[in-house]
Amino acid sequence: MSIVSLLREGPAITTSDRQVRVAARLHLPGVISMLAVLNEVLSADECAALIEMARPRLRPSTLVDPKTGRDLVSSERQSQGMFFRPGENELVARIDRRLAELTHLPVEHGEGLQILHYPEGAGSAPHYDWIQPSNEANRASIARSGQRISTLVSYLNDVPAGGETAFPELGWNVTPQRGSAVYFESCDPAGELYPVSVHHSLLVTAGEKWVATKWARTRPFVSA
Ligand SMILES: O=C(O)CCC(=O)C(=O)O
Ligand SMILES: [Fe+2]
Repeated sequence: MSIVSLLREGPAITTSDRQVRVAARLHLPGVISMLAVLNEVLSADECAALIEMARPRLRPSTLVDPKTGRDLVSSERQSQGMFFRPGENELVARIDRRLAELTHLPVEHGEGLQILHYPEGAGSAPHYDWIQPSNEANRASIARSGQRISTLVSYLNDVPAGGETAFPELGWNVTPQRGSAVYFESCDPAGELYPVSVHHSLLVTAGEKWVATKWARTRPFVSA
């Protein structure tokens, strides 16, 4: 069987410590190699523990200015975020390994797990996770580690209303459900962008939203 995407095959993916169920897969050759919804990625206890470890370390989320490569803090109501270092404690190491085992990429290709918190009224603007080679910092990052090829956004809580991960070019919205995740690929193995991977978080209209994002590169990740 030829590999159509980096996501492992089958209706369930066996990792070293958990069976992850594949609820849906979208594979459109030449358009996007994979957009999938996964269930039972994280346990309720793991979701709660990640939130509590992240909470004291949250900082306003920044957007990278595509022209300068500098971080911009948006004036709109936005999320707050933080990064764990790869494998920085036992729980993070276990989750880093499990998330890598969902794919055909080694754990070393993963960036540190990012936690985002959206308060009520917050969302995000449509964007690509693909790194634009439009400034020196981004070109250096691509030179060190390759492109960001895959994204796994795991939902750490049930959002009472809103907060879906939306793919406007595909008319596809994923509802946040604790322990579930959306997986997608932003480019092909050669690094060519899939424009339909553009996505954003819809506004949280009631309650709050917590997610854990794992990005993986085409080569082992080396931080700046
Ligand atoms: O919060 C979401 O639903 C999407 C998160 C996201 O796009 C990202 O972390 O790059
Ligand atoms: Fe994103």
